[in-house]
Amino acid sequence: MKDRQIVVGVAVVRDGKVLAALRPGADGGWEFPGGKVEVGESDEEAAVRELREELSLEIKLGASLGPAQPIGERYLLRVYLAELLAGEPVLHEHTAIRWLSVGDLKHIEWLPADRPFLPALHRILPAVF
Ligand SMILES: Nc1nc2c([nH]c(=O)n2[C@H]2C[C@H](O)[C@@H](COP(=O)(O)OP(=O)(O)OP(=O)(O)O)O2)c(=O)[nH]1
Repeated sequence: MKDRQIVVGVAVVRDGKVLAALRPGADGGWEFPGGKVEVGESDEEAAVRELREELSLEIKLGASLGPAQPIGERYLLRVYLAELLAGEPVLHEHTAIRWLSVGDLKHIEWLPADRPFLPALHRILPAVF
């Protein structure tokens, strides 16, 4: 797995709810906003850049939500909690967003690589930010 490119997903939390975003297209689905970590970037730098580009949000990255998960054969997904510092989401790439409470987490169709992170989020969400 050493040659896989890292993708960071960002679980932005506000008022006990987490932001999920709908990726359009044939292989689309609900995901944590974020994207590929470029050469020379830290996970946090990539997360901050992607959240600005995709949703016009300013975030502070927090704890990891668990071990990285493979996405197909080329990528590895890491998901982190994040605090929302400023902004209201503006959809530059996604077709919809939802702020989900714990009870809503299982009611949307997450991309497969995201699903292993949901139990940790379920445990943590009521206690953060
Ligand atoms: N951002 C994000 N991508 C995810 C998640 N789950 C998942 O399987 N993916 C997949 C979808 C894409 O194939 C890939 C991420 O690519 P991306 O299109 O977001 O990356 P990027 O913004 O850097 O895009 P690009 O410049 O390469 O076009 O990872 C997730 O929770 N967040």
